[in-house]
Amino acid sequence: MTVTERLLKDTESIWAEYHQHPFVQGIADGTLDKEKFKYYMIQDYLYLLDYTKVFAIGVAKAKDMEFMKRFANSTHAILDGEMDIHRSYMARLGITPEEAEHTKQALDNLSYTSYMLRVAYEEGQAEVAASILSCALSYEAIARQIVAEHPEADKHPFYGEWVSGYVSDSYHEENESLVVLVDRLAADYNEAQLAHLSEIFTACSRYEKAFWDMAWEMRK
Ligand SMILES: Cc1ncc(C[n+]2csc(CCO)c2C)c(N)n1
Repeated sequence: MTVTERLLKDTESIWAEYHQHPFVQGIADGTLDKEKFKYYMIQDYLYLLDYTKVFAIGVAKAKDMEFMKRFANSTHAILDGEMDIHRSYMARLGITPEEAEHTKQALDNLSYTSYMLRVAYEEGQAEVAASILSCALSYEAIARQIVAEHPEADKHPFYGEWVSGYVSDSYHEENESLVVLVDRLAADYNEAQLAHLSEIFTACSRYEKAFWDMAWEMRK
């Protein structure tokens, strides 16, 4: 079993909950209340700004050129790639970037990003990579399951863009390279170090679930 396979196995039951989540189901069948989606988009925009900083700290801590390049490229890919989806939805929903940046981060969001930033400041390369892995992989898994169960979901006039962004080949390739990186960085880890990686990956997987709950309830 590879390191990533173990991390995924340890969090199977948490990941199963993503697919059942009413927010995810609402995107899948196109019935999600747009007010909830608008709330989510603003919170996710704020999340991504902090998430980009996690990569930037990763760059500063890199001991390895490949890791440094991968993380440096990701900062750009998030700010100008993933966030394009957000800017496009925000324009359609009439939200300006200034308005989003002046919104307060909800507590679940703040806790999640604060946790990742702590891992980034305190720990090593493999741990930083593990902290972002569940975020990156879970969205691909969610979007792929949506399309498997609702083959027209990526063509929905409103939610289709969200779905198609996360089932794209380029996103899959980026995730594959992250998996290879985590597996390589932790290749000679002992059981205690692997258990710690799993702890980080599990915490982030739980935070992902909390993020969906937060969006569904539009928590402050
Ligand atoms: C709460 C939350 N979790 C995960 C993602 C997904 N995501 C964030 S950055 C990125 C691309 C590079 O890893 C992806 C797929 C999100 N948007 N919001």
